[in-house]
Amino acid sequence: MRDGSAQDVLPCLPVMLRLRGQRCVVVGGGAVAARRAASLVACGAQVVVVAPAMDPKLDELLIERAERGYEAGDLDGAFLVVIATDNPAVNQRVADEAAEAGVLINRADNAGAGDLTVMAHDRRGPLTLAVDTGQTSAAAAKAIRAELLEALDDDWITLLTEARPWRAKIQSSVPDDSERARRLRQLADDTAMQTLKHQGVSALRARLQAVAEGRADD
Ligand SMILES: C[C@@]1(CC(=O)O)c2cc3[nH]c(cc4nc(cc5[nH]c(cc(n2)[C@H]1CCC(=O)O)[C@@](C)(CC(=O)O)[C@@H]5CCC(=O)O)C(CC(=O)O)=C4CCC(=O)O)c(CCC(=O)O)c3CC(=O)O
Ligand SMILES: NC(=O)C1=CN([C@@H]2O[C@H](COP(=O)(O)OP(=O)(O)OC[C@H]3O[C@@H](n4cnc5c(N)ncnc54)[C@H](O)[C@@H]3O)[C@@H](O)[C@H]2O)C=CC1
Repeated sequence: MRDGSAQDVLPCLPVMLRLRGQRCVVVGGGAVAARRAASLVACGAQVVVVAPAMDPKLDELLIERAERGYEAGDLDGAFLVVIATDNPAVNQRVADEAAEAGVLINRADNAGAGDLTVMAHDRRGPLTLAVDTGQTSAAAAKAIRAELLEALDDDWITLLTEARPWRAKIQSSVPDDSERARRLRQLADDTAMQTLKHQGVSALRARLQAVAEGRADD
């Protein structure tokens, strides 16, 4: 039962949602709705915002707008709904209809009663850093995210960016499971990192090519 309390003692599974082309409905058009809509658009979702009044920040986004109150049927075909109006009765009605239709729920007014939380996050190349405080403090999540980003060794970003194209090549060209696993591990292992740090990015590229071709033994 998603009542906002039972889940509080249970951990949540952190996941990465692939939203390209998925219909995501945002009910409400205030500051919270604008923030979540921007995050959804950034992931390639097809975003519909339903609200009688829209925050000007929504003007900057590629979204479909329904400038009116929520109506039955608004969730048809939706993968996810963000519930972010300032009217508790409307929020509850949308949550009930979403649960009935099996639509994933993010609730601004009562996160624990929904299916998912949007974490404080930032991206650097292929890397995503995300922080959740278990509904304790969005402000703390934001501050911790900034601290982690500050502490992050930028060489990880270079390493991941350089390693990324080789991954698919190894996946498709090495049929043996353990040899494939060995090469995939070598793509971002300590030797790769030390090569980058001490010999630079050209040496890393040479190392990664050797790894992909099975010419790197250590
Ligand atoms: C549970 C959760 C909702 C969920 O996603 O399910 C939630 C809840 C609440 N937020 C509140 C306030 C604000 N939140 C933000 C910003 C963000 N809030 C986000 C996430 C979450 N917020 C989830 C918690 C994650 C966790 O538990 O760690 C981020 C990460 C993602 C996003 O919102 O898109 C985004 C950071 C963006 C970044 O990283 O830059 C700002 C603006 C700012 O700080 O700039 C304000 C103040 C201004 C304002 O009111 O807007 C309040 C108090 C309401 C009140 O009573 O006044 C509650 C309710 C409560 O704390 O109980
Ligand atoms: N999770 C979070 O980060 C935060 C959550 N909150 C919660 O989220 C709610 C929304 O916060 P804000 O965006 O700041 O509110 P806001 O007051 O700026 O916006 C409320 C929006 O709801 C719309 N709305 C009202 N009735 C509607 C209906 N029947 N159908 C569709 N839309 C309707 C309004 O037109 C307006 O666009 C707050 O009431 C609070 O419960 C508030 C601050 C932060």
